[in-house]
Amino acid sequence: DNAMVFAFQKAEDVLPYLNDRCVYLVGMMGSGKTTVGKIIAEVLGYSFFDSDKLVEQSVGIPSVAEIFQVHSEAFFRDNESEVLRDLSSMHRLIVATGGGAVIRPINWSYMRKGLTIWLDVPLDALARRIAAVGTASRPLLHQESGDPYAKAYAKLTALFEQRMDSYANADARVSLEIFT
Ligand SMILES: Nc1ncnc2c1ncn2[C@@H]1O[C@H](COP(=O)(O)OP(=O)(O)O)[C@@H](O)[C@H]1O
Ligand SMILES: O=C(O)C1=C[C@@H](OP(=O)(O)O)[C@@H](O)[C@H](O)C1
Ligand SMILES: [Mg+2]
Repeated sequence: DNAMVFAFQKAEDVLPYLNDRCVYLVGMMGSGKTTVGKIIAEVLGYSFFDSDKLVEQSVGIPSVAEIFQVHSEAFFRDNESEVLRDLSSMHRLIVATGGGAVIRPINWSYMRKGLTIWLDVPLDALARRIAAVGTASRPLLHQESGDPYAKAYAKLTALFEQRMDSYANADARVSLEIFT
């Protein structure tokens, strides 16, 4: 399908297809949007932006976790939408979105100007990755004590249940199962 074509074509074949449009990576926490986005940007010669980082800069608070704590998730979501709106008027960007960006329909009106790609990774792999790096930077998964894998897996399962239909709105889906 579209996704595999995109993943395996050479940069010089992909660039005319993109025609300067932005690429938005969507998917659950830990799916690799930030990591993979930087690589794709490098390969295509596009600029890379992470919407979480842009929200931190515009709010003036250096971490998403602290923004959730000092303000609220709703405040973070409002700023996330503003960041996506501002990016949507630009060209030749790879944008790593936050895992929850897909839940607001207004964000799709911005992302639809470009190509949206869902990085679809099994929940057990997500929980394993997140437990390995710790949950401190991901407020929705953070916990003071207990088994980080079990807690992350349970919370990711609940979030995926709410979000899977939204992720499926993406133009393309890349299943990263084989790489985990
Ligand atoms: N394709 C991959 N295979 C294995 N580990 C990965 C892969 N992509 C990302 N990771 C690891 O998973 C963790 C989360 O990646 P990150 O890019 O921050 O995800 P996201 O931005 O989607 O939340 C990081 O520790 C990263 O090194
Ligand atoms: O899934 C989510 O709701 C969130 C994902 C995070 O980004 P990553 O997907 O890059 O971890 C960040 O935006 C915030 O902690 C909320
Ligand atoms: Mg990220």
